[in-house]
Amino acid sequence: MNIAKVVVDVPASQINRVFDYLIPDHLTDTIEVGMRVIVPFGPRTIMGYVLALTDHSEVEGLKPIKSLMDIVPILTEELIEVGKWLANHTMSFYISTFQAMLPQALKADYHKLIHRLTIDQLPESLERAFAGRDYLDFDELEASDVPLSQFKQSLDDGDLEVIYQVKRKDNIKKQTFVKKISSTAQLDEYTAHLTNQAKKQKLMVEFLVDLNEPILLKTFLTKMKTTRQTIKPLIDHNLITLIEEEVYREPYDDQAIDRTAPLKLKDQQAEALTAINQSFDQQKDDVFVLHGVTGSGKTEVYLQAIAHVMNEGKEAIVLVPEISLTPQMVNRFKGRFGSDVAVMHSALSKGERFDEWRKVQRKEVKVVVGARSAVFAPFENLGLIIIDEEHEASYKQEDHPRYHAKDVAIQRAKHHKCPVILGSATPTLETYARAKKGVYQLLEMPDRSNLSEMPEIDLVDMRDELHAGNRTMFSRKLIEAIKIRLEKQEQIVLFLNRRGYSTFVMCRDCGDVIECPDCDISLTYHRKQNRLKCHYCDYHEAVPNKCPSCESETIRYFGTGTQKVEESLSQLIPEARIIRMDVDTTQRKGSHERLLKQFAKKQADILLGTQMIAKGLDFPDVTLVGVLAADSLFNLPDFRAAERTFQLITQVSGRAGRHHLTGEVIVQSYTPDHYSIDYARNYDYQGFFAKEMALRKAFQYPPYYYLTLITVSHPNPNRAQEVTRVISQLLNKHLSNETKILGPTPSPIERIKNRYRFQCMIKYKYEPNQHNVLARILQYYEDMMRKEDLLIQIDLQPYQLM
Ligand SMILES: Nc1ncnc2c1ncn2[C@@H]1O[C@H](COP(=O)(O)OP(=O)(O)OP(=O)(O)O)[C@@H](O)[C@H]1O
Ligand SMILES: [Zn+2]
Ligand SMILES: [Zn+2]
Repeated sequence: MNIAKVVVDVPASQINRVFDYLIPDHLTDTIEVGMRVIVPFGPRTIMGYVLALTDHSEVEGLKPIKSLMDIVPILTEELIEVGKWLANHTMSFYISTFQAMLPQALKADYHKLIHRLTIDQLPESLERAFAGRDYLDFDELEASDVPLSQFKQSLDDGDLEVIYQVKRKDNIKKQTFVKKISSTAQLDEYTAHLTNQAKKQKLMVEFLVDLNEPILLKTFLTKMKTTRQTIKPLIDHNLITLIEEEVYREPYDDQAIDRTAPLKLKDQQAEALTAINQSFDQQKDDVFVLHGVTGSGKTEVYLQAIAHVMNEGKEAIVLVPEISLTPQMVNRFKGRFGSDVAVMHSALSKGERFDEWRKVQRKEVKVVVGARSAVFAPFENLGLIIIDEEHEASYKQEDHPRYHAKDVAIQRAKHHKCPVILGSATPTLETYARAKKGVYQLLEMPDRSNLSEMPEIDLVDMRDELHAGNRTMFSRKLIEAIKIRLEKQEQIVLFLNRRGYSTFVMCRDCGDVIECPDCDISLTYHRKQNRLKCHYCDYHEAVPNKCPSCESETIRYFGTGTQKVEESLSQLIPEARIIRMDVDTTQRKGSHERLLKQFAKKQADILLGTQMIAKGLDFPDVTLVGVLAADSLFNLPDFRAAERTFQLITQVSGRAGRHHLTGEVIVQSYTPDHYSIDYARNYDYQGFFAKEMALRKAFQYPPYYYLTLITVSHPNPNRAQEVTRVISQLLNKHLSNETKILGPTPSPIERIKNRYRFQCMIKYKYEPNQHNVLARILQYYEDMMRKEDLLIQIDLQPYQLM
């Protein structure tokens, strides 16, 4: 094989295919499918992935590969197939898809350098820029006063050349170790020649006698209370040597985590486990929907299913939503399987993530627990894929490639002939409908594992509060309940849904709301920095003293941000110790963990937060959960609003009374009659499912219909609208008659970063032609997208309709 088929690192549709390269002789024995290579591409040098090796090519005059970036493949053959499928399935570029499958650290960095080829005098400005050096950074040249024409002339004259460098980012951490290379006899002899003053030397030798494995130099020096200087004689006498060894950046201290043994399963758990194990044993690619109420012990089923798979020498992937990947969750898996577990999520540093990924690649672990992208863990003997809280929207990636982890999991399971578990107390309608139809296998766990009742959910109509003169955001009932918990020294979780409600600034005289100048969205007030910020772009400004439109000084803050809730709560109940968890208090690495630990240690009474606290938390002393504004999702343009509200109330309620103490939930709402709140309150998933399915059918939404959202954006609103109109027409013409095309309409957020946005939506039941038609449309607009800053985004199965 002397030809490699390579996908190169240029995300553009004309380049979205494989290119053939010659394999130079010195690489023929080492090159393998799935490795990264450095190749010439036009005038540049770029990174690429080898997808196949072959003997002949249709193309003449092939260029050779410059070098290899890997010594072992980083993409398995299976993942290459998954990548190709995924790129087609989501209409993304191959290169973007492969990069999404790998850790950040494996991306390439590019550098452009100018190399001086002549020793003769260059034009003056160039001489000044080079300042006696042979190489010059291209950035430096651009910042200098060298005229572009001058630079081009010197290039043409052959006095300069441009060099493209590919830099790797995957730096492997190395550390220095002390290694003993002498026998005890040799050590003894050395001590015999020491003077009495050489106490440190004697001490070190004593230590070395018992040393069997290399020890970290740093540890050695600390132990011996000495410096690097004093070990020099030992090295000079060939008693020890210093070696550099590769080490992992370990984000978790496995030793510090208590190991757990499997629990004796309750009947409902045992039944579920048997079905899953059987499917695994028979090498079936079944998809199980594990529908278990909060606290039913789903995690224990996962753990024992994984143990079964590991016993047969196979591997498992567990996906959990980013925000619930708390130390508590990690400990449950590490507690059972110790260092057989790698953890992958975005709170880890790039280096840590790379190291966790390498543990998988080197087959040093059997289990991966991670957020969405962990579904691509490069295991080769997969036996099980678990998606916990499968209803979470974060399993869908919102930029290229716009994939859903569930689809990838099912695709990989087909290849490995292994089962998938989709676990949730509130499965999505799509998932549950498939389970009812028998496409997926349904496993029900209706009881809590401690057999306690689900906590009582009380509804408070906030309109009544207002009528009774209570203008705070806390009902009298909730305040009363909080005070009782404080007396009993029990804990409280307060949940505020932040999407939909936030603090904006409004003028009381003219009603003007201060908006982002670049996006059609109001600015959010951030107390700590005393600034107004845009949540869609980086814009921020100081809080004005006067209304920008009428100059009145009656500027006020509205809405209920978590900061404001915290303040008014402190006023109402000054003795309460509150921990607030939201994007502001959890930005720094580790702060999420720290806050939860404080709460676990009962250093606070109330945990107040956003989505972040809705899932996965398990604190024995939490007996009261409050939902401050249950309906805040309804004012979003989203057909899933009712479903999300139902999920949220159910999940949050699940945090109360999980252990021996009974729990209570208080839900405050301005629309307490809404069916989603009513069903959630009665823990009636089946009732909600039936009602919501009927509505989805009537309004032609998933799971009865599929959706595709096309968003067009352009600096000029007319242009954006016009393109959307043409696209709608094309779709109408080329798709089947049963398919509906809605739009063009302005997007719910009409402008982001000064780009105007229009959308059209395809609603269809069966449309085998859709991919082709969309691909042709993209092709048609390709030139315009490049030349005039036009952007067309296609989202198959959209979750964010904004
Ligand atoms: N068979 C069992 N025997 C005793 N205790 C159990 C058993 N199974 C689970 N538990 C305990 O019950 C509690 C709830 O279990 P777990 O957290 O696994 O539930 P879950 O279904 O994952 O809940 P959620 O959806 O709320 O996250 C845990 O404290 C767990 O240790
Ligand atoms: Zn903005
Ligand atoms: Zn005003």
